[in-house]
Amino acid sequence: MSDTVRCKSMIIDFDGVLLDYSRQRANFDTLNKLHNLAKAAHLKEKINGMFNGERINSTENRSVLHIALRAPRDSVINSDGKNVVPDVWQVLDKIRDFSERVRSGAWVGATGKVLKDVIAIGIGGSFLGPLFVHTALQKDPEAIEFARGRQLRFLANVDPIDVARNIAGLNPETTLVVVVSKTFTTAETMLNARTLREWISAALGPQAVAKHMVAVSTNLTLVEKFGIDPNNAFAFWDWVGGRYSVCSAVGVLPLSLQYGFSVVEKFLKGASSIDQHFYSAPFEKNLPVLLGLLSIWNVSFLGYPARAILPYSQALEKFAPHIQQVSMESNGKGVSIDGVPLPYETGEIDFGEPGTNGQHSFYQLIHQGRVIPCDFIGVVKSQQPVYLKGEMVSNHDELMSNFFAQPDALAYGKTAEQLLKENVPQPLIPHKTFSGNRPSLSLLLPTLNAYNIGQLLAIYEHRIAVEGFLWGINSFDQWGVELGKSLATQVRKQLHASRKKGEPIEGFNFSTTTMLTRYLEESADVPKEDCTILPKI
Ligand SMILES: O=P(O)(O)OC[C@H]1O[C@H](O)[C@H](O)[C@@H](O)[C@@H]1O
Repeated sequence: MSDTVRCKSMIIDFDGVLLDYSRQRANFDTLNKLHNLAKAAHLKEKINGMFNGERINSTENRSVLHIALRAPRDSVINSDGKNVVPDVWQVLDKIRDFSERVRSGAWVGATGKVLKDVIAIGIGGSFLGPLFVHTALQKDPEAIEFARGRQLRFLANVDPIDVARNIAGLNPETTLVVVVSKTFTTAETMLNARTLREWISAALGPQAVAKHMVAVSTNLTLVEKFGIDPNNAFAFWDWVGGRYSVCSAVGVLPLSLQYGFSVVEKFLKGASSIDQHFYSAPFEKNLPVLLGLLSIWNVSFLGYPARAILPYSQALEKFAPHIQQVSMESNGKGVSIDGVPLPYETGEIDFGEPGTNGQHSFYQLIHQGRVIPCDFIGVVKSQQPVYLKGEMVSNHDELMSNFFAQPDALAYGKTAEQLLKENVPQPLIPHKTFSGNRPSLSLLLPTLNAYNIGQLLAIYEHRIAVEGFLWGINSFDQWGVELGKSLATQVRKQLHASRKKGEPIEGFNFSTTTMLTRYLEESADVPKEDCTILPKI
């Protein structure tokens, strides 16, 4: 069979997105086997279970319905026999209304000024997805028009430097703070929220908080306890996992404040288009399913544990960090969904940077060192085309020349014979040889507007779910993040006791005691009394 026939069968076109997986180390036989594996793992039934609102997140007894967040208004998606779509749209309508009031100046701050700047406080799933979409939209011509005169910033890290970075140059009078936390208990987010509450009340008085702080959460009781008016809280539901929440108020509120609801609605529509495709397309033509199967092939059968996410678009610079959470928090598990230790490893080590930057950094290892399957993501039409008179190609064509060249460099490599023909000196030949046969796949998007960004997000979300379904794990819990949090509670108590009451360090091992001792000794000059000090910026 000719290679063209093989390649043709490995190119899929759906709703403007072109996937070419012909450079994977897979042939028809491999694909057949992977489809058989999908059958054996009941992949179709598991996908249906997700769409039907079954409680597939069994360790938390929750359904997994982020697809409902972007479902058309008239669709029906049930959780426990109740259609959740009207609830979703009630919140979306509330966001549309609120964001329009803020943007038009109908809702103003405590001193009557328009709130043109937004700081979204949140971490993990309450941060990475919205940051990715914001970064992707920031240079989109349509989104730019809607964002004129406005700023959106993200405060995630509990490091006070991140507070300083966020408030630098902003005036509390014109700033709206959105506290985003599914649980409203996350230590970092709550401390940052208390810090910015202080920043606002120190400048404008405590009564200003009601005008300058709103919240997104599933825990509306805690939102109210914090002092935010429940009318200014935007709900979501426990059937939305944190890392799958960018299409809920978590992303939609800050993004609508910045770009207007109409732009964000297009993003939801793009994601919804992929949802329909994922649910109904035959597996042979199903983008997320094929991508998931190939990931399993690479990780579990070929033994390549990492994946490089390489968007040839600077606008997608926060895509890899977002996918790191979606993928690694979902699939980095040690037991099956039934709690049985797994005889194989799950999850992928995801990393990435936009091309061409990555080419000048870690591509050396990918070309001649370890085998890392690569996702090349390209865009046909640049958000910001640049043409220079006298140049051979446009700046975007220059970028894309690399997008097209790199997969072939990985696939074909360069042999000693070729190098000899080029008169490369013998001692250099081993150094200049490229083994080739290194797998990659290419995704080509027509443009990078809100709709395409939604498509890209949903393709990866579902791909990762497919992998989890095939590995037989629960991709929707994250117990592995808990232990470190509880140990930090013990350290926090110790730091308080030692600093305020001079109590000795107790209950830690030798190494931690040594480190803590040094830390306390060298920072003995911090204020002893209870006081408030905000960054001097
Ligand atoms: O939205 P929150 O409840 O504040 O949670 C924020 C993040 O914290 C946790 O540690 C989880 O690992 C993440 O999945 C979650 O997105």
